[in-house]
Amino acid sequence: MSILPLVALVGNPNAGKSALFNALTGARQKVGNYPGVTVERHSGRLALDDGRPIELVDLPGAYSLDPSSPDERVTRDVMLGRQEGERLPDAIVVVVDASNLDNHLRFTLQLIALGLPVVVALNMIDLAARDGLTLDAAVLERELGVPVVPTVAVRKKGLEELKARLSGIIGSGALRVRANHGHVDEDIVTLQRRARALSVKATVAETSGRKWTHLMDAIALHPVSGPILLLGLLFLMFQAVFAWSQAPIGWIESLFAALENGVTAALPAGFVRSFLTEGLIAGVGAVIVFLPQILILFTFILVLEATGYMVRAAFMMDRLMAGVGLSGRAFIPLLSSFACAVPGIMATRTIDDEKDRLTTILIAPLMTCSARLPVYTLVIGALIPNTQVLPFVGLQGLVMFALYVLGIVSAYIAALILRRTVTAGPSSGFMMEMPKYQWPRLNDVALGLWSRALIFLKRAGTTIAVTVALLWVLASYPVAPAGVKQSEYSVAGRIASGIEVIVAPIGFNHDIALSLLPAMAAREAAVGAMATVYAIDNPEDEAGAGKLAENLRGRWSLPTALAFLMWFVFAPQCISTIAVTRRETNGWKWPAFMVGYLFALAYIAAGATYWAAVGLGL
Ligand SMILES: Nc1nc2c(ncn2[C@@H]2O[C@H](COP(=O)(O)OP(=O)(O)OP(=O)(O)O)[C@@H](O)[C@H]2O)c(=O)[nH]1
Ligand SMILES: [Mg+2]
Repeated sequence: MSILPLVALVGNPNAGKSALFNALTGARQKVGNYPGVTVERHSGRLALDDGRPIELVDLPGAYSLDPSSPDERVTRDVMLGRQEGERLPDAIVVVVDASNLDNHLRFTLQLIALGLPVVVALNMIDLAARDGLTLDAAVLERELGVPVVPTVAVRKKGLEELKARLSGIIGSGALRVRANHGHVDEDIVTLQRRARALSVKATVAETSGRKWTHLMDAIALHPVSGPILLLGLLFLMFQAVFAWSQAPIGWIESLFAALENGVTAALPAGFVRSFLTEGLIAGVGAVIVFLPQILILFTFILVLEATGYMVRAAFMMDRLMAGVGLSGRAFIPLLSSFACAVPGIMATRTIDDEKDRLTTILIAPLMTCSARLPVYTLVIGALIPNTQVLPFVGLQGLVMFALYVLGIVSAYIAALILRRTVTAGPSSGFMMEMPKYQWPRLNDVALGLWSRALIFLKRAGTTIAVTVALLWVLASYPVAPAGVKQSEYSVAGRIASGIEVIVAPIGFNHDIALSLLPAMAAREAAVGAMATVYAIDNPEDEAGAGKLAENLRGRWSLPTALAFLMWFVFAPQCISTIAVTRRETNGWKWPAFMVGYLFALAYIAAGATYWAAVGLGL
């Protein structure tokens, strides 16, 4: 028996390859296995329109030639003639979903560049028509330079033409020229842009929703306007966090001041009253005033997600990510880490490659989580002058933005180094479908905000309240004799003096040393801790961030404040993050490594900043 010409069905998942395979081969199918992997091999026979028999294989769906799963690896290896148990196909049928053309053409372009004879099956045209989309296959054929046949696999439409076009390209005797070895020299954003341009050309009519999506992507994915838009959005977000939050912060402050006055009036002076006012109300209140800023931050993240823009941002970031050996898939976990590293680290489960995933986990704490926001805001608000640098650009917002950027840049460098040392390995590909843009649903955003607010308030009411209360007791006793500061004489003060020995060389004062331990429970507890300590030192003060900032201005120098901010960019001060890392990596090795390298970074960065600032005479 002679060997039949081999034709492979390739395409994105759910394009309809198997449906087409079944329609073409009917009952003449065989299921086997590729050697060494658990990927099934489906093959079958059929006769072309001229009667010539061929063998057809149905390959696993893939998003690109950079595999990120064993299935995708088989598909890539078959395409390159490297798969054990399969010969290089004599031709391929690229199956694309007509209603999702931009996404599917990306892979098609990669496949055509391989140089094998290709026929494109423009499948699911029935669904496209239902969506109000009319495509011109002839235009696509001209632009791609390969035959394009409209099909509806499930209704066996277009099969005869598909077979006719196949026989036209198989065994014509011409030598096959392999263009290259699997890589189109183009990154994913460029490919996406070309795919989009093609699909726009081939589109005769479409609904206004699709038109809008194309128009907006022309801007959002443009090589110049795309990054500018992304940076602009991020910048707007941080300015908003400062500018829009002032009024509600004022309301919360007055609420807590009123609460404190009420308790002071209702209770006689003594342990209980001091505990409630100086301990709980001062400490918890100092954290809760940041609720408006956290909600503004989340509003931005939720709205960008709901509109479909986030995936575009991931696409834009993929090139940057690939530069350090991470996949674009790492973008979503890292982005979630801006809210909190715990869900971010859990979201890395979508990354198949172990080394990729581990690297993402190790750098996730460098993304500025919302718990750092209270600390940044307090210190920036107290010690960075509120001057206008440019119209609409304040210095405070700029410093905040710089801290976020610093976290991102450090994560980038850390990944670069980790991927060449402890987590070295080949990098995997990127998969993601581009959704349509849509208006965010107000209900969904409101619901998301509500649950974030509850989580934050619950933290303030439990972890932070307990930490602050404990600190109050430790900071209140033993009572200092006249002339000695309570914050230094107390048990907490003495522990802090011990810590101060280690952190004094990097410019930290006694207040900071005291706040570092409660900050391990939750970063924002550092703020609550300071509020409590200052309240104990100055019992006549009213509660509120205003007073706290005033105290900071009196007790901290600018170099100390800058060093403290640097510390918070890097220090792994969060027990929950360490715990979730242990769970996700099954052991103590990686969390220990993470804590070690981040504390070392924090210490060096804070020290360098302090001494540089002192040297500059700030
Ligand atoms: N309406 C319509 N549905 C189709 C068409 N082709 C396939 N489908 C349906 O689309 C779904 C996915 O089709 P499959 O053939 O399993 O897709 P696949 O490309 O083999 O997907 P993977 O094996 O996951 O890569 C199935 O529910 C099919 O019935 C089509 O032309 N029109
Ligand atoms: Mg299939």
